[in-house]
Amino acid sequence: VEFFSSINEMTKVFGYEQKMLLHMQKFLSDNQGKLDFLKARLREFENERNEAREWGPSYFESPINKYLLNKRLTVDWQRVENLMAASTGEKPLTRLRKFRNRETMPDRKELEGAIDGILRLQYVYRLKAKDLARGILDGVDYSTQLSSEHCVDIARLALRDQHPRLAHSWLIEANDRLTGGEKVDQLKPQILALLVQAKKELEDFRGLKDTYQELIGIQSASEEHAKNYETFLNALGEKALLNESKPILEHAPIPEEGEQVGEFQAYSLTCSGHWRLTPKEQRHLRCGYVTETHPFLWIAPLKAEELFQDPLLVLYHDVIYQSEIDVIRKLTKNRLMRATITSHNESVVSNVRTSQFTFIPVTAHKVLSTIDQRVADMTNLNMKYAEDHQFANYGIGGHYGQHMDWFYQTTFDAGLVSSPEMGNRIATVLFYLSDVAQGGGTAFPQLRTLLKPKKYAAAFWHNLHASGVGDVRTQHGACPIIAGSKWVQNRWIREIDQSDRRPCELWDDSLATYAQILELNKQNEAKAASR
Ligand SMILES: O=C(O)CCC(=O)C(=O)O
Ligand SMILES: [Fe+2]
Repeated sequence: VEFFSSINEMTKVFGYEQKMLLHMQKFLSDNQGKLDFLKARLREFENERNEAREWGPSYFESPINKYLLNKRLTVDWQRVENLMAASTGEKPLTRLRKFRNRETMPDRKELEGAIDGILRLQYVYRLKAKDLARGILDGVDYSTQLSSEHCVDIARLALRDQHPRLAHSWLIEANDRLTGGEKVDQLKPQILALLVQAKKELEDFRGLKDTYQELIGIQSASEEHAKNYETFLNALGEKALLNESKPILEHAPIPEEGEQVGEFQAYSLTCSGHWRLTPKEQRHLRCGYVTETHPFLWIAPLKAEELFQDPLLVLYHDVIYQSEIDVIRKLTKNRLMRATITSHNESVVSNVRTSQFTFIPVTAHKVLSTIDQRVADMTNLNMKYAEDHQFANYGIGGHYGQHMDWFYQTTFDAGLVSSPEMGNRIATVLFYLSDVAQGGGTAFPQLRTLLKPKKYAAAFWHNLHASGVGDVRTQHGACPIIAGSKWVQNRWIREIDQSDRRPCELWDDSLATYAQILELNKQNEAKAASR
């Protein structure tokens, strides 16, 4: 069970820990009683022996004293021996173990998952280790402090997962947080050894040499480091001194216009708001009431906000009600499981998607079919061929990296698509069932658009080009949650039987590049302006 993917589980194990503390208290008081008894005997025996020493050999002439010595060496010492041998506190220990072995108890993998979550927040939102260590999350102060040792743990994982910049920032913080005590001797060489590794990866040669020297200067550092240092110097020779050390930045600079950017980086830049549409690009986006699709909407029009035109991305406001959300919360209770992703040939749990989810068929409750009627009005699509309602909950650090909702042919071929006869996912409607305190937006990197979760709202977009080919521009992801939790509902509408609703166009717009489409938009705009 993975507790870091949901607040629910965390609350539960937090309750268990309360009981674990009680067992620990019991263990302590049992052992304290034993130690107190032993201490009292120790003092008693010492006193009797001191008295004997004062007397000298004549002490043993007294039959009383002879008796006392015998009594001590037989009965009293036996008692001491027995008590020392007894495993005191076994009962609380057994009880404690039971809690620790519970299925919901986090294990090492979960600890790594939690650190992974911190690093993701740091990377995506370009946060500083210094602030994180002080409990400041994107400007909000939670005043939790991390120790030097915690920072070393985080740095170690960052290094392992190829984030030398982040590792470096945590090591500097770990070093700043070293404050006297026996931990320094233990932590300092660890910090320096990891720093050497981070700087090596960042190719900061001069900084590396200084760190090496400091490392081998410490008594407690091992011979191994000295040997590594020698190898390093031999390998680099003069180069080590020639290379200027660059200041190590905690985050790579924001890429310039036109620079090559990785997909996760693009998603991150959209999540953090560094990539967004210019006011000029947003100018032609419209807001208004939709009344065309269904007669009912003449009476109760939908509030629609256009976020992008091609591909169309719309946010509908106030399209789900609290009473419906209440029903959904009841329907999904105790049904959430860790989310998986469908890669090309299997369905797997992955760090790319850290949330919990469940599917519920529309027949499970009347509220779900009411929602579907609304979705039909919002999308002008036929809801006959849609997947089961999916509900998902993201906890702190939870996210879903960039992806497309439509399936690749390979996924169909591998038999991983449910009801493949219904075709691909023509459209998505994503309901926000909660607000999110911090972070947790839905990012569309190719559209440079970030949707902030807004309770009762729903996003709508087409996943496929009119020709039926998957539209890569619809790539999107759920940004990591900084604080709070997030509930969403997905309606995935399939392709089959929509032809009267969304006529197939002969021109395959999927063959156009994004730049070409933007150019086409510009031309259309110019045409409209001159009209
Ligand atoms: O939670 C979100 O904002 C997006 C979720 C999503 O993209 C999905 O579940 O496919
Ligand atoms: Fe999605």
